[in-house]
Order: sequence, then structure tokens, then C-alpha cells
Amino acid sequence: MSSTLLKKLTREDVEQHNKEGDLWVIVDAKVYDLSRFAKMHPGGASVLHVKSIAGKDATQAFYGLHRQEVLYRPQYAKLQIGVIAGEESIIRPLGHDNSQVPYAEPTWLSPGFSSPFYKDSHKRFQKAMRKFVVEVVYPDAIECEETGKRISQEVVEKLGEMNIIAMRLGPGPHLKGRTLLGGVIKTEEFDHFHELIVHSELARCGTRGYVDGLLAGGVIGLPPVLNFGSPEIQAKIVPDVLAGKKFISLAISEAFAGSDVSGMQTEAYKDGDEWVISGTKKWITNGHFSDYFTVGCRSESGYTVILVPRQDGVSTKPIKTAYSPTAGTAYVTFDNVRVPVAYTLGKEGKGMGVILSNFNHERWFILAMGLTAQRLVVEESLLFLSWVQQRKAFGKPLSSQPVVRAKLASMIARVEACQGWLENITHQMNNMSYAEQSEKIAGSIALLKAYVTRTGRATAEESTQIFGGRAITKTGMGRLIENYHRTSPYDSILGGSEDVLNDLGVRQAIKKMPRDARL
Ligand code: HEM
Repeated sequence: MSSTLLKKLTREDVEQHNKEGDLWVIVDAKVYDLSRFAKMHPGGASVLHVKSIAGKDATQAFYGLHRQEVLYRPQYAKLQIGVIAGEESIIRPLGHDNSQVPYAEPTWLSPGFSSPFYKDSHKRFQKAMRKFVVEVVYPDAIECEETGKRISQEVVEKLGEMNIIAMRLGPGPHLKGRTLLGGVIKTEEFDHFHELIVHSELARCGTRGYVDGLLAGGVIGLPPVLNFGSPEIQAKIVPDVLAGKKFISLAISEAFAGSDVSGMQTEAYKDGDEWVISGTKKWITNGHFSDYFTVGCRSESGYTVILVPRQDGVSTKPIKTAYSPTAGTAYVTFDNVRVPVAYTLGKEGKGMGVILSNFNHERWFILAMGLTAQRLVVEESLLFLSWVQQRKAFGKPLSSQPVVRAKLASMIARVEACQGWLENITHQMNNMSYAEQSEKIAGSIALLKAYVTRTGRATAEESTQIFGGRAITKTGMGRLIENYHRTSPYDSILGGSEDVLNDLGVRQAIKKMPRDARL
């Protein structure tokens, strides 16, 4: 209900309603009638009937025990019957505008800070993207995360309409002629910083399973088609995938081969002008609802990547992961599946090049999303700490305990340091060809991804200590921390595990050591 239509009440009016069956409270200058709700209140009726709450201003008690989003849920929003005359609400809704909490946003989004990387087009774009995510994606994320259902087709189509599916693949010819985010920027302006904004804003949902369900499979499955597929295959597949009408996933990893992709055993042999493919793939993001699979195979001439449409002989079964089934993570089997040789992506026997060339972008976007999720944890922890300042633990407000402040210091420093490196790498991506990126920054991307995920787990641990028991429940105040603690290890595996990436980064550095350098 708009606040102009709500009754204007005084604090004295509210005080009259202070007993069982006739119970009002004030939260942030808004008046709620809890008379009938009290019996259904998840925190129990008795806590609402105590003298300091019934008929009183319960703002402090409320925000000490609930996330503000509780009040936006339709079933609770309708409990509001009025506002206090002459008073304004002061609690700023979380999520809509850029956060004012220190370190909650990268500095370029904080008032008074400047950046060499972001221009006006990035600012306009970020604003529009945040609005889109808050209004369209976030409600679906919360719902799917709870129900385990895959992303709703309505949201997928809106993502397609706004060309967000296409933008997640980065700048390139696939954006030609498309109107980006309703025309907020010109197509030729779109660069990797705009793309970084797309990934980061989506990651702000704080729902890791859904974020993968948000067609992450296509972000890694479609580039080999775009970069190595024939024009005929591209014409057949790309428009539908970018419009959200069809789904694609990358099917490389196997129970036999994870980060060491060279161990894969799925086989393809030629029979006339067809490939016959047999084998299994594991941990395939979005695989359960994909129409196409970009499949890494062993063939007579070496590794070959082949596009496989869903058909008889292809079966997918969901894998029970620690995060929500909304990601559609699947075990995929190919049983003598036949596809035309024309569906080969890149040259026969040169599949390893196709697979490796895809990795840099994959690792870059995973680390960008992981870093945003980590930043959200910093924001939540700071917000929580300002709340627990009210409360005393062992005789002192929690924030006055140096051990708690030390945890936050490490959390903040890690996020900001990683952001600086990420923006540097992104700037290089804007100024290098894809081949140059593989040659020059594959090592840095690998090292930064490993560093972001390792520090992410430290942040998960520290924030869990700050939130205490609330960090281990899937609902309520620590909801986001619980999700992050449970799911942050994912990023340390997807796209290459930490040990493998660290090793890759250092091996690349050693390979490039100048011959004439000496101590
Ligand atoms: C507009 C009024 C209120 C609504 C709609 C509401 C709703 C809820 C909901 C949905 C929960 C479940 C946890 C969550 O999702 O966050 C909850 C828990 C709780 N509520 Fe309320 N509540 C209201 C007012 C209050 C007030 C004024 C108090 C004051 C003492 C209170 C005390 C509690 C407690 C102690 C819990 C359990 C918290 C926990 O498990 O950590 N609630 N409430």
C-alpha cells in the first residue's frame, strides 16, 4: 500500500493496542497490526507480548532478529496498517541503490572515488543492470534456491530480451545489431568492464546454486561454437541460445578426469560422415536441462570437441550437490550417439586447443562472481557488527573486541586487493586479442582465481565466527553467510582446482623467464 493511503497514527494511538488479540507495534516509523499474526509468528507469540514490545517501538528488537526483507514479503507487508505522523522511515532498503556501507561496493561505485577504468557508459550500465537484477532476477533466485527448481523461463526470456545472455560471453561479433539492456549503452561501447558489471551484478543475488543455474553452462558451452563452429552450425544454434529458447552446456569433465582434462575417456569414432560418441560426463552445470552439449572427446587423431544435440542415446541425471538443484548439475551419458562430422568444433584432433582457449574467460568470470559474493559477505558482516554493537558479548559490544575487528580487517583487505588485480586483468583483456590473452595473462587469471577462492574460504570461516549460530541456518539473519560458507568451495574447483591453477600460474612464469636473467 502506498504510504499516502496509510493511516497517520500517533505513538499514543499505538500504545493502546498492547495485549493479546489487539497488538500493534512500530518498526521504523511504520505501524504493524500483529493481533492475528502473533499466533503464527515464527519466533513465537510470547516475544511479541512483552511490555517493551507490545504497543511500543520495536525497531531495534526487530532489526536485531530479522533481515529487513522479511517486511517486504507480501504476507508480512500487508500487516502494515499505518505510519507514525510526522516521522520518516530511516532504514534504507538493501540492494536497490548502491550500498553506502564501506567496502560494500568496489570503489568506483562509491561517492567521491574515481577510477581510470570506468567511464560514464559503465555507470549508466551498472545502474540499469542493478535495477534489472533487483526487480527481475533476485525474486526468482530466492524462490528457486528454496524450491530447487531451475530458473523460470519468464526470467530467461527477459535475460534474452535484454541481451544479457549474449553480453555474458563478452564483447564480440555475437553482439552486432543487438540492443543492450534496453539501449542504455551502444553496442560498440561494450567492453570487458561492462561484462564484468553483468557478472558482478548477477552475483549480488547471493544465491550460489541459482547463479550457476542462471545459464552459466552457456557462458562456457557456447564460446567454442562461436569461435570454432561452422557458420551453418552457428546460424542453427546461436540465435536460439542467446534468446533463451534453447540451452547449452560444456561437457568436458568426467569421473575419470576433472581438472586434468587430458584424462577424459569419452570416445568418438567416425562412421562415414558421422561421429559416433560414447562415454560419460560429470558435474555438468545446466546439463540436466540442456538441449546441446559441447563435448570433449578422444578420437583417433587426438582430442576433438563436438557439438551434440540432445537426442536418443543422450541421457542426463541430476547430481545431488551441496548447493541447490536449481543449477541443473548433471551426470551425462552418451550411448552410441550419432552427430554429423560437420558438428566438429575446431579441427579434428585439435580439441585441446579449443578446450584450453575457453578456460581463461571461464576462470575470469568465475573469479569475478566469486569476488562479488565475497564482498557481499563483507557488507553483511559490517551490517551485522553494527547491529551487535547494541548487544554485549562477555560484557562488551562485539565490535569493541579486537579479535572481531581483526577478522574484518583481513576480509576487507583481501576483497580490495583482489578487486585491484581483477580490474588490472580486465583492462589487459580489453587491450589484447584472445590469442594474446592466452599467451600473456592466462597465468595471472589462474593465480588470481586460485587466490580469490582460497581467500573466499577464509572469509567464509571468519564471517561464520562473527555471525555465530545464525551462520548455520538457511533462513533468517545469517542466510547469506550460510549459503556462502556452504558453496564457496565450489568456485575453488570449477574451471580448474586451486592446486592446478597455482601450478599453472607459476609454470607459465618459469617458462617466460628471460634467459639472460641472473641473481
Ligand atoms: C512486523 C512484525 C514481524 C514479522 C513480520 C516477523 C516475522 C518473523 C519471521 C518471518 C521470522 C522467522 C525468521 C526470519 O525469516 O527472519 C521471525 C523470527 C523471530 N522473530 Fe519476528 N517478526 C516480527 C516482529 C518481531 C518482533 C517485534 C520481535 C521482538 C522480540 C520478534 C522476534 C522474533 C524472534 C525472537 C524470532 C526468532 C529469531 C531466530 O530464530 O533467530 N519478531 N519473525
